[in-house]
Amino acid sequence: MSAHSSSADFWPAPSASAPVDAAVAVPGSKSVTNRALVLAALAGGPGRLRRPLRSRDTLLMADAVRALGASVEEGTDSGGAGEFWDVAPAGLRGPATVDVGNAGTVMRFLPPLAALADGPVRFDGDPRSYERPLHGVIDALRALGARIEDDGRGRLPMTVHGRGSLPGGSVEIDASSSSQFVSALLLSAPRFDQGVEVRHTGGTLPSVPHIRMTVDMLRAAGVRVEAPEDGGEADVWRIAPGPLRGRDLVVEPDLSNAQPFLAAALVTGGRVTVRDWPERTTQPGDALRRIFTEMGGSCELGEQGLTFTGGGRIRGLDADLGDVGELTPGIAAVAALADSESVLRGVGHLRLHETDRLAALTKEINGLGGDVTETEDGLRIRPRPLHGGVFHTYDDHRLATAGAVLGLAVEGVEVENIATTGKTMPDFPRLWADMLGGRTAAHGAGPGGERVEERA
Ligand SMILES: O=C(O)C1=C[C@@H](OP(=O)(O)O)[C@@H](O)[C@H](O)C1
Ligand SMILES: C=C(OP(=O)(O)O)C(=O)O
Repeated sequence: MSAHSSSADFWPAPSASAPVDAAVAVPGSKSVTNRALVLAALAGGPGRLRRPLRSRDTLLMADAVRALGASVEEGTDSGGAGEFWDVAPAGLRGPATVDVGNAGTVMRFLPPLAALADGPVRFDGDPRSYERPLHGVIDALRALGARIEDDGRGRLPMTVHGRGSLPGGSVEIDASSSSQFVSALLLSAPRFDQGVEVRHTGGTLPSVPHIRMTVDMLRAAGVRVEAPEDGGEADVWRIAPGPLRGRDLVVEPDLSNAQPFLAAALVTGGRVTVRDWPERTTQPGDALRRIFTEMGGSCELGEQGLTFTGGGRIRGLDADLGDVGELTPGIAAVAALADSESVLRGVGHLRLHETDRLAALTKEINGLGGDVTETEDGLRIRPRPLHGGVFHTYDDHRLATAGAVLGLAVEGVEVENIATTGKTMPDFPRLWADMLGGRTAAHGAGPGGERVEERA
């Protein structure tokens, strides 16, 4: 857990006096947007991202691919279809500097691209980025022929000395601390001379759906991929060298950022529709349909999107969340309000995320009167009556949204530095207020008795 944010602002988390009833349009997926930017920068022709996520992590990625020579131009569709980003790839070049902020996707996905540039690329970021593991990417790139200068610890800051091409070939990595090591190597591999064969050799691999997302998006760009899920060898991926197609794609809503809104339906016994929920997706957030149903609600995927209805009672959860680690803070918040104990397993690697999420959740939920203990690979959460207080967020967007969920049910919760949601959802406070306002919309009248329009 890193030091508290210096930002001393506290956001009074609104409590819900009645069940929520609202429809929400959540912004685009961080994981899809940042993969699409990387693939577009490597492509043989122009690409368009429609409804990209515009947040700190994705703006850092857009700036990073610009620094390496691609152009990314923002535009708005006059027909009302929303924002788009046009990406024109160009020869990858150095010298350049990349600010990774605290974005795992930028610090892991960009070094392989930098190895293909024709000059040095310096990587730096937030203090926390120095603590997050990068050795899997650094060691693998060296084994594949890259020259990288770091401080010998396999962490940031570092310089990748690109030579215009990379031999590629076979490599073994231990990606048990982050699936992003695997995704990083696969994304740029079509442009390595020999492509790549990546073999994961360590403990359990986390966030496997995110690797499937990488494979899916590579295939959609015309790349030949062999992956374990197609009957291939377990924990081995092969990418054939070859050109990538520039694509015109619509970015799905971020289903992990839909989590607090769905949680609001569960916690208040209300109903929330998340618009444009994809019928088929590799996003781990899709698992919320199953997880939150198990915790006490029901959901229906229809033309309007996914409607989740809370059942009025929240059950504890005993589950391995290794595949869906980024959902853990939101699940922990709901679990603290349940009527039975929860055991969340398989998420030891969360200690290396934006902050040590297991320590942060334990300390902050307990600070409100909860009873959370850390286990070796997760959390044990025994529900207790909670009281108000400050919920610290450690520059972690998912801590901030977890605090907001708790605040719905507990009077007097103040979330420190709510602006930290800007890492992936800058509009969170407005979307949250709109959702709570939506309750009156469903009843047909606003606070003063006036008619309130249902939002589109
Ligand atoms: O590839 C991706 O887009 C991501 C992979 C996961 O990382 P880890 O495997 O490090 O957990 C996830 O937690 C992160 O939010 C996004
Ligand atoms: C772990 C996360 O982010 P990052 O991409 O920085 O790893 C997250 O968004 O929950």
